[in-house]
Amino acid sequence: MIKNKYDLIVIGAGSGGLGIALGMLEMGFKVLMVDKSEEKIGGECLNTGCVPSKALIHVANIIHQSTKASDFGIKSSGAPNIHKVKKYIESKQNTIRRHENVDYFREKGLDVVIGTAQFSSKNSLEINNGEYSAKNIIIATGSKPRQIEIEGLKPEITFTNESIFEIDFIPKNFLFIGAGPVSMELGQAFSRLGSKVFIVDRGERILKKEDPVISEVLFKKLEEENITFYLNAEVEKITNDGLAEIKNKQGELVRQPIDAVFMGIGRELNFESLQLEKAEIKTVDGKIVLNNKLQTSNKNVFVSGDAADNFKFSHAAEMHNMLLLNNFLSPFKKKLEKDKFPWVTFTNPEVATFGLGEIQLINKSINYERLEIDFSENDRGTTDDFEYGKLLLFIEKKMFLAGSAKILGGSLVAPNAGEIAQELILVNSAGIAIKKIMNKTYPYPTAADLHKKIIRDRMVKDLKPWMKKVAQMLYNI
Ligand SMILES: Cc1cc2nc3c(=O)[nH]c(=O)nc-3n(C[C@H](O)[C@H](O)[C@H](O)COP(=O)(O)OP(=O)(O)OC[C@H]3O[C@@H](n4cnc5c(N)ncnc54)[C@H](O)[C@@H]3O)c2cc1C
Ligand SMILES: NC(=O)c1ccc[n+]([C@@H]2O[C@H](COP(=O)([O-])OP(=O)(O)OC[C@H]3O[C@@H](n4cnc5c(N)ncnc54)[C@H](O)[C@@H]3O)[C@@H](O)[C@H]2O)c1
Repeated sequence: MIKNKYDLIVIGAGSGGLGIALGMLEMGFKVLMVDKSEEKIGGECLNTGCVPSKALIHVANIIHQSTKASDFGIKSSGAPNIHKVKKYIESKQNTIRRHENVDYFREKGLDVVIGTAQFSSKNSLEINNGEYSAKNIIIATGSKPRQIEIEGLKPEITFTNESIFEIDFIPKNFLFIGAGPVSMELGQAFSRLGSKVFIVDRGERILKKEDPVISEVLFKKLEEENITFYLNAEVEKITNDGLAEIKNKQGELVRQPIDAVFMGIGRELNFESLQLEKAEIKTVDGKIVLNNKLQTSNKNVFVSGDAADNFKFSHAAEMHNMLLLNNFLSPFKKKLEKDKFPWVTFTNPEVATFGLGEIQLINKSINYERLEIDFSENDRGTTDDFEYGKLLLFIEKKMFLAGSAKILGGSLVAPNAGEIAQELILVNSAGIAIKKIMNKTYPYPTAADLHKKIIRDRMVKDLKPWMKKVAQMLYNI
């Protein structure tokens, strides 16, 4: 057995592994990255997550827009060709693979081993019968889709995000289980490709991590697009004649014909193959015990990405990697900051959320004010037909007119909400006071102008009669 000594070994070449491996390489360290196969390089995001889903959504939106053109006298005809849709998705993945592949990384000086890693001691791993050791090791092994067994459900018509981008037909009746971001994005996309989509969730509303007023706006838009929801419900079984039996909490039963079933019911961690006990890494209920610096009970082993089990997003992995890089290289150690985290659900309209939500604010006993405004108060919302959109902000409860209050969190539901929200995300993460928004001139007509309007409207409410009198006196001098 050969012993290879590294400064850092990273297990997993997804969003969690790539950033830290390349960051440390750039700083001149000897780094090894391991993944199970060459096809897995780029991880879930590139292969079965963010990239193919966003490419699919792009195609579905074009098809949807083409149907809208008939309102203005242009008629489109024909049915989407799934093979052409898949070709588009693959071409976009291949473009990104140009800078996410084994040869590219090796040329850059990164050592890459293809194989399954398992710990053999506190600072070493066994991969393909070889032994590799390092000062520090990062576990970036991701997560996988949770699945449940349903009586009568045939595997050949059951999909998760790991298989859906290989589908070679557009299901006529497509049942989605779970109403989280995965099913919302993919359910709407398939509906726009022509499937009749049914979504079943055992909870009482869609996107349960969002504020109810925000998820309600999306819910109504999706219902308008002919997506059928069964909430507070579960799929009991699939009958021999291909009907899904869906039962709600009141015991009412509905039977729906189905041609395909998608499971978007959350994620699972699986560390079994890693043999964590050999490295003295503690777990509780299948999760790795971590401190606020993403460090395990073995002080030389850290976790990044979905495996850390806090936020499961590609940019959460980036946040983890920034923290790890800082803490490896700087004497000023940082802790994981969860209170300013943003995310976007790429439905149409999109949902963008950042910072603290109302439940967190209450739990933290923070004095806040809740402000809401609709895009009917924004001229771009009117010209571009999204007056139904909504902006929700949580702002420090302070004297508004002073302008020193800070935005603690918020949410937006509107087309392109992910882009519109960027300045709010900056204001929140950098702790910028609301007067900076008031002092900014927003080009007309932009959707982000609503950020200024919501604050201005609230400031005006604080105007006292004596203030108006002083203003009038000054004017008349
Ligand atoms: C449909 C869908 C859409 C999504 N869209 C978005 C989005 O738009 N924006 C966003 O921010 N997030 C999105 N996400 C979430 C995002 O994809 C994940 O949070 C992210 O990819 C996780 O990265 P990771 O590196 O932690 O894990 P992964 O990308 O899963 O990488 C883990 C890697 O570790 C390897 N591995 C595991 N065990 C071993 C071992 N023992 N030895 C060697 N290698 C091993 C695996 O092969 C894998 O390549 C989406 C997820 C889904 C399912
Ligand atoms: N745009 C993005 O950034 C994006 C997109 C997709 C996924 N993601 C990431 O992936 C993660 C996983 O997403 P997800 O949608 O799979 O999970 P989720 O946990 O967010 O939602 C799962 C839903 O399934 C429901 N559910 C669970 N078991 C059920 C059952 N037996 N019957 C009916 N309903 C059931 C739950 O009530 C919940 O509403 C997200 O939390 C997010 O971090 C991000």
